[in-house]
Amino acid sequence: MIRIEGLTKSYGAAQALRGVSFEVPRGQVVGFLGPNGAGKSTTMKILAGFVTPTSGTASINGIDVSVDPVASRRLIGYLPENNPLYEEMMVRDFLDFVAEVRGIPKAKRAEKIRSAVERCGLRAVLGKDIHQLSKGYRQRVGLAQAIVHDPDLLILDEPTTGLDPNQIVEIRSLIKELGKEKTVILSTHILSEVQSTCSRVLIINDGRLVADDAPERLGEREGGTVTVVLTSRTGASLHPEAIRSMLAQVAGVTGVEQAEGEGSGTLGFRLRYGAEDIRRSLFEAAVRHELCLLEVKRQHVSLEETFRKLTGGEGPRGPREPHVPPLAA
Ligand SMILES: Nc1ncnc2c1ncn2[C@@H]1O[C@H](COP(=O)(O)OP(=O)(O)OP(=O)(O)O)[C@@H](O)[C@H]1O
Repeated sequence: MIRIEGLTKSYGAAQALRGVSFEVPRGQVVGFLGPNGAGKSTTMKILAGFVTPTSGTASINGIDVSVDPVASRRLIGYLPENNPLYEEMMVRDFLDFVAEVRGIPKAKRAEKIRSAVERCGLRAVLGKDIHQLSKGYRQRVGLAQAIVHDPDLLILDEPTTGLDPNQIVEIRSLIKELGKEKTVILSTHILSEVQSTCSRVLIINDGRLVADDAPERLGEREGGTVTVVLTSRTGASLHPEAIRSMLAQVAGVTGVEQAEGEGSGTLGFRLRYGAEDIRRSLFEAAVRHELCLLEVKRQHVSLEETFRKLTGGEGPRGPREPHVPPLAA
């Protein structure tokens, strides 16, 4: 549905995009994640046909957005950052106006608007002026204007920014509903939003794509820790230093530190690992050394820590302590 190839964009001396390429098949809900100034809005504006790229191409259903912006805009619904609306208009009149601008024939307009109003839960506020609405309802109006012409693709730029927690939950569930029928690409600073709403996450940093995976697989790829509690199978006494160096040699282990055991005759260790799953090698090593593993607990690096690692420092909501404790190697 979306194909982006080698996209670059310069605003004078500022280079917003430095060669971004990705594809999105029909039906996916994709989260576009990145720190401030990473290039998320620029990519979305190019897709929506509001900004022309410096080089590279963006196409929707095979239509190049720079070559035929009128045709490509018909396929998309766009909710820009900050959701600009005509404040003085009544919700009903605003949607009618958008439907007309979108070229929906008069005979079909009422039905299309009714459908958008139902899906976005706007019936109760149709007679209100937009400036009278809460932020949550304004965002619903923004979504309704984006879907009124029933586009295949929704481009939503930070759709939940500025909303209170209840409104965030409402808008997210609305996006999830819309995602059942439409391809959605949404940008956000909120990691939990990606985890709860999206089947795929693209992380952009400094104008470059640095990750593209399912949210749950991103953490796996970065590794994590395995905590083990072990004891001797033969009743022999355990030597912590000897066991620590044995564990350090297990394939895929990148660090070992001693942790809590489980009472006398047991020892605990925390192992750090990278991309490789170390559990099989760990069991084999335990058998070879006549050890019994009483507990094996694996914890992936969190999406938040992956984000920090890939984007060089702070989490999207400011600095936080790393999720995985440091290990004395
Ligand atoms: N119209 C413009 N003129 C000059 N520079 C711009 C313009 N729009 C964006 N930029 C710059 O391009 C870079 C990417 O901006 P963009 O808005 O795409 O980032 P973003 O990831 O959406 O950030 P945010 O999360 O803060 O909205 C930034 O350095 C920004 O300052």
